[in-house]
Amino acid sequence: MSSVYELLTERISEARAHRASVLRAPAENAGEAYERENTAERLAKEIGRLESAERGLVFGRIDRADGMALRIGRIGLHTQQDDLPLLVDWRANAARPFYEATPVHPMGLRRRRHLRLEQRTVVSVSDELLDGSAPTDEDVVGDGPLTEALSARRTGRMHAAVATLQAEQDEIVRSAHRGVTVVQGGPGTGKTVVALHRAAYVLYAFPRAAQEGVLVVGPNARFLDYISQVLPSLGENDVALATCRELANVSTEAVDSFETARLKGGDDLADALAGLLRRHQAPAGDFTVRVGREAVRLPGEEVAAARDAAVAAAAGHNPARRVFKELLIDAVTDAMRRDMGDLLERIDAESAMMTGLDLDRFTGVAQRRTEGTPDAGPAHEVDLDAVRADLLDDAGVDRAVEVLWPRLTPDDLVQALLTDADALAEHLPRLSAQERSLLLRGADSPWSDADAPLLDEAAYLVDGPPERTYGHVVVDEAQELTAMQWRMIVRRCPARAMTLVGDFAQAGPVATARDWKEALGPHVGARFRLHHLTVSYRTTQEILESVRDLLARIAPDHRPTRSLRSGERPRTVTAPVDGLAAAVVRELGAQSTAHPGELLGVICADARVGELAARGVAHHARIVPASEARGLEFDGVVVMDPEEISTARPGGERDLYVALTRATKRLCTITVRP
Ligand SMILES: Nc1ncnc2c1ncn2[C@@H]1O[C@H](COP(=O)(O)OP(=O)(O)OP(=O)(O)O)[C@@H](O)[C@H]1O
Repeated sequence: MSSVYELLTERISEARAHRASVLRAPAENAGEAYERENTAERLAKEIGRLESAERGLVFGRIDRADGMALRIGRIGLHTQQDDLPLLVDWRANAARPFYEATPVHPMGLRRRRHLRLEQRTVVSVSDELLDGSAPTDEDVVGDGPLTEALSARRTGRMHAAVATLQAEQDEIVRSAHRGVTVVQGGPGTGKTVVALHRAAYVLYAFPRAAQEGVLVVGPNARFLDYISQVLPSLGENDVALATCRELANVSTEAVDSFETARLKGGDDLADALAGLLRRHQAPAGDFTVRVGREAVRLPGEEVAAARDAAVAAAAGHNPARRVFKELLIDAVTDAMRRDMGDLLERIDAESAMMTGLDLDRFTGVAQRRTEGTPDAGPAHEVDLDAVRADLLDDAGVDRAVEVLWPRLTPDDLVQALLTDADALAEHLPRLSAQERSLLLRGADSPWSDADAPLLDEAAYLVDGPPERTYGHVVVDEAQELTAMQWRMIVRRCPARAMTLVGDFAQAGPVATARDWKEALGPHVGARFRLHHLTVSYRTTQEILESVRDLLARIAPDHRPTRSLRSGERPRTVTAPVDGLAAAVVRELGAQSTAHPGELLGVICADARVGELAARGVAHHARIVPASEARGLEFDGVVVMDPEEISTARPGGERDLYVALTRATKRLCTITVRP
């Protein structure tokens, strides 16, 4: 092991020395200074990558039947002298048998070894013999590392599962499919694990996507915090983690009712915003502008033609406005040219009559267009290019254009829809009057999370596609997304290369789709690969059995998940309605005494959080409102008043299903005593 760590240390010091010398080197000019900054930044990232791989650097080894052995680790390390790497990156093809070999298909392996390191010392070893040979003194066949990983205490932060990825998970992580990969699986089947390891694999195996960046989208800040360590511990510090609100870059203070949030999530809002915007794009009428002493008028058809061409030529209302203005000015100068032509023809005819000469023979049309300002001299001396340039800068023209095609901000557009009952009625005819009244807002109200995708849609309509896009996008808890949120995510992934994981049985009340087809149809049709995960690594068999009836009610067509683990049977404690919080405190006290050091969570209806906090529950456990429990896990979970959770908001039974499946060891439910 020491040779691997020595090489890592050497690589880190080399990179540090290189960076220091780059920073010391004088830059002759701005170009060189820029180059120097870039190199220094790249080296800083490389140092970060090497340093963060240090913990648990090596976790596996495979011994082939022919005697060749490879060590598997978080990153790859090579020496210059040796052909074989000292350490193989877990994502490399050579590491594949570590994850995929089974006694039935040993893939040429004799032995698979799992190692656990603390600091730089091996603290446990566990071997599996795959070719049917008998163990020798060198083999340590014992309890599997998966069992060890699963029974470890939870810390409140997710850890990488790189050493113990299971075959059905690994197949998805390592898939060569570059389009849309969808993973459906029950609670605790490792969807988040797969999503994050997939992100790391994409960075390693698809350089183009890596260059364009990888984005991981999660449902809320609590969840992002929970998963935030995983990718850095795999040596990947460059993945962007964000919620939809953060992507839209909107600060939100208001909270919508679930009904309102759900309505705002429907994609007819996108049509409504687009329809309303068209009202601000030269809807009708002609255009008149003063050029010098003359007024030039363009008829409605010409204005409409300029509008259609502008919309086709530029993405976004404001960029298209520039094109529209230029096209209008072109049309104005064309009209002037035509008028001038008529005038000159009249002059030609009159002078020919008077003098018997053909003026064209002397001057030629081109020569008539000599230098001159629009309002100086007779029309045949006007330089139309100069007129055009002047008109582009002319404040009067801009004012006239502004009437037909006003500059807008995304806020203007959303406000124009949501603060105006008539606009709502006109553009959302399919909603009932009562539904529309839920959408109506005051002009000064703060924005809500459900407004963020509307503002993002409006930004797209008004200013064009987002500047920052990604080569691959990973979405966790994807069942939660509304149609409007899907639109904003897909906009950020022009290549449509995505990994989407979720469980529709756990969908919250705001989700607008019932299954993957409905969610993805508008964006990729049926072009996605669906995988199922079937084994739960969190929830015990006893807990899964206790929620079986609930699952059959909320998602009759979902296959039940099986668990690798068994544990205590879930318990129910009853208490009088005004004694529920006290019962929670007692239960937590008992659990923390009996199992010191374990991570406990209390999940309650959102409205109860304050009451539990006031009783000091946070000393023993994390208090989690049911609406934010998705994706989280604890050693022990106390669910307070399941009835209240399941009736607190629409689809509350799914919230309850989420709450009841968060424990790795112990579940206690506190219910009202009848
Ligand atoms: N291959 C594995 N090795 C070790 N631990 C694993 C493995 N797969 C999953 N786990 C553990 O099982 C737990 C559940 O995994 P994860 O959170 O990814 O499941 P999930 O399907 O996303 O759950 P949910 O549906 O509740 O969001 C986590 O603690 C995770 O670390």
